[in-house]
Amino acid sequence: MQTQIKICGLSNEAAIDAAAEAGATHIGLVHFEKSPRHVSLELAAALRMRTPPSLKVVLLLVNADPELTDKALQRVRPDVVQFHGTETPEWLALVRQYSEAEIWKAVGLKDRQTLVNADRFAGVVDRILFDAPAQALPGGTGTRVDWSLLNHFEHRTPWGLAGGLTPDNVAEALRATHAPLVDVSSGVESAPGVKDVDKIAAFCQAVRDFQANH
Ligand SMILES: O=C(O)c1ccccc1NCC(=O)[C@H](O)[C@H](O)COP(=O)(O)O
Repeated sequence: MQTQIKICGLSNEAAIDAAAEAGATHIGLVHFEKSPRHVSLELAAALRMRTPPSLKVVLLLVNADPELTDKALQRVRPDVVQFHGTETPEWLALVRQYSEAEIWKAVGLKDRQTLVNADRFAGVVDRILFDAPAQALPGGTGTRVDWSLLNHFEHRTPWGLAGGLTPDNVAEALRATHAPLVDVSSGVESAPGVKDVDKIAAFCQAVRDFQANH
C-alpha cells in the first residue's frame, strides 16, 4: 500500500501545483486565524476549486462552533475535515450525520495512554492524526513526537503521523512507525507560512524512495 502524503498549510496555487507534481495525496488548508497559515473561507473555496483531482483537500478547523463548521463545510466542500482542537467524539458524530466529508481528528501524542484514549474516536472518525501536543499553536509547530510510542500499537482506526517531519527525517520516521500517512507543514517551509516548492518535492521524493526500498 502506498504511503499517503499530506502537505499542510498551503495558501497559494504554486504550492498546490508543487504538491500535485511531487505526488502528494492530500493538501491541508488551515482556517484558524491565529495560524500563520490561515486562509479565509473565500480563499479556501477558491483553492479547493483549483486543486487537481489527484489531491484530496483537507480543511482544518480548531474548536469551531456549529455555525462556523457548517459555513466552512458548505463554502469549501472539502474531501476531508480535520478537527485540530479539543473536539469531542459526540460532536464529531453529529458532524458526521450531516456531512459527506471524511472526518479526521488530530490528537497530541504525549504517552502510550494517549493512544488508548484516542480509541474513543473509533467508529466516529475516518482517521486519527497523531501530532505533537498543542503549544502556543495547536499544530504546525515543527515539534517531533516520540515515534517509539507507536511501537507495536494495534490501531483500530486508520491513522497518520505528523509533528516535526522533514525531508531529512521522514524515512527514519517511516522505518520507526510504518505510518500509512505522513503529514508535514513547517518542515517544507522557508519561513512560517511560506511553503518551499523544492522542500515539498524533496519530502515526497524521500517518502517514495523509502517505499521503493522497503
Ligand atoms: O499548521 C498550522 O498552522 C496549524 C494551526 C492550527 C491547527 C493545526 C495546524 N496544522 C495542522 C497540521 O496538520 C500540521 O501539518 C501538523 O501539525 C504538523 O505540523 P509540523 O510539525 O509543522 O509539520
